[in-house]
Amino acid sequence: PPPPPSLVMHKISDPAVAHSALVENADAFSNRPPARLHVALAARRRGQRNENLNTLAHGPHWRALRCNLTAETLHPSRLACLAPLQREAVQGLIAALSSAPRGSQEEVTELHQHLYGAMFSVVARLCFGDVVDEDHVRAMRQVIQRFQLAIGLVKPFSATGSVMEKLEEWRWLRRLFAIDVRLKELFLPPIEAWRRAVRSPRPRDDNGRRPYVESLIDLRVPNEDGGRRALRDEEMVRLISEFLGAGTGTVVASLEWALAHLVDKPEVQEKLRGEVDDGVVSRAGAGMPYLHAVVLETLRMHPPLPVIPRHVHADAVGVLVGGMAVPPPAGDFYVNFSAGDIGRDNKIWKDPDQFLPERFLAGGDGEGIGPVPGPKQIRMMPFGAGHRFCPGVGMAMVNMKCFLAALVREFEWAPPTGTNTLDLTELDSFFKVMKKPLTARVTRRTKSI
Ligand code: HEM
Repeated sequence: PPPPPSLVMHKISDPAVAHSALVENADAFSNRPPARLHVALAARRRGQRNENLNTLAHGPHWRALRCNLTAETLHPSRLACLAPLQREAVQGLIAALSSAPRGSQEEVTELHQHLYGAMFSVVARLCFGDVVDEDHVRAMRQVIQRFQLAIGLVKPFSATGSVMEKLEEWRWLRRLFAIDVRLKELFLPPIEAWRRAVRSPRPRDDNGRRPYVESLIDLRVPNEDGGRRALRDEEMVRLISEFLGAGTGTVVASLEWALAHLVDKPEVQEKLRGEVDDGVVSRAGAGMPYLHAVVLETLRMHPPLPVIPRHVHADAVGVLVGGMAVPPPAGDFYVNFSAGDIGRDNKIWKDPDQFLPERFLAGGDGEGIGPVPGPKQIRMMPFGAGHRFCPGVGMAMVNMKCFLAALVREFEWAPPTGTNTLDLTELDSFFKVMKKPLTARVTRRTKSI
């Protein structure tokens, strides 16, 4: 058998090499390194792996899951159903952020938690419909946040770990196993409730929404013997955890960064307010071009997933020539394509460390650039590129814009009392979040949304 892949993680920051690999040679660059948690869990369960979309190997099983998610839940026609959920969540968020009368100032701490709670309620209802009550949703949110925190503590691959490192890894896995038990406790009852409902005449909700869980119950994936099979309970728990976690954590991290830059640059905030006071939020740039530009600029500077990992087969190594700092090993190996470095590459971007949304407007160095790279070049890739690019890009953009527009329309944002500058240092965790979570002074405007 071929030797196992080298465990060293190589890094690629050259946009031309990333384009050549992820876009021009997408078939050869569509596998990820194995997820350590799934491997460890499988070892406990006599080898049965329950993967999610992100960790599955590129192939028919992955394709079935990805088509299902894209067509049934994230398709633009389905996203129109989000509006009432977003409206409710935004109203709850505004009430939670401020109880002061209009026109008076208030200090908002724990902004991240408020944003997370509101965004999670949208994503959870898209996933389960309205069958889970508020307490259940809160419990789900807490366990998903614990899961993301724990995953963020994983250390890089180490082939020759010391005893201390092995002990640390064992503790980390033990913590994740406990979270895994809790995920099942919380997710299996609503999955079962939907299964029962699906067997009886279909419960359609009035808004035409089809919860993700329902599509997973109906789905048949390719079987090992060439047939088709339903998903196992544990696979569904994995996929739902992924949906809730990816759909919330990334968007909330980006929203917090966007608000931090608006606090830091009052002139950008004012310009944005001028636009959102009158416009209507849309998925693409039309309607509110400056809002679109603010979101893109945030994602360029702070892609919440700054590295995009791939498993590279030995025969595809030629594609990476010139992009690797050290010579590649002889067999298969792993690579991180750096969305973080590419977004701040000074050969592509003028003043890359400056927050300048105008660059995405006519005449700017980002004019015409969208959230996902086109076929010709990569200039930023916060949602990845190639076959595995993020299927949630549409939902992410519309949720970010809707929340940001409402928060800027309803409040004026300023640095916390006693400070004039914000600490914009990044923390390396599962998602790239602010090292010092954003606290701000908000003034509820006299004009209401
Ligand atoms: C600001 C928001 C978001 C960002 C920046 C983001 C970023 C990413 C990135 C960089 C990848 C890896 C892409 C690659 O390997 O080429 C990814 C994959 C993925 N994302 Fe997102 N994401 C966001 C929101 C969402 C949302 C809202 C969902 C769905 C609810 C979602 C679901 C997924 C899934 C399922 C994958 C795995 C896709 C696959 O392997 O085929 N993401 N995302």
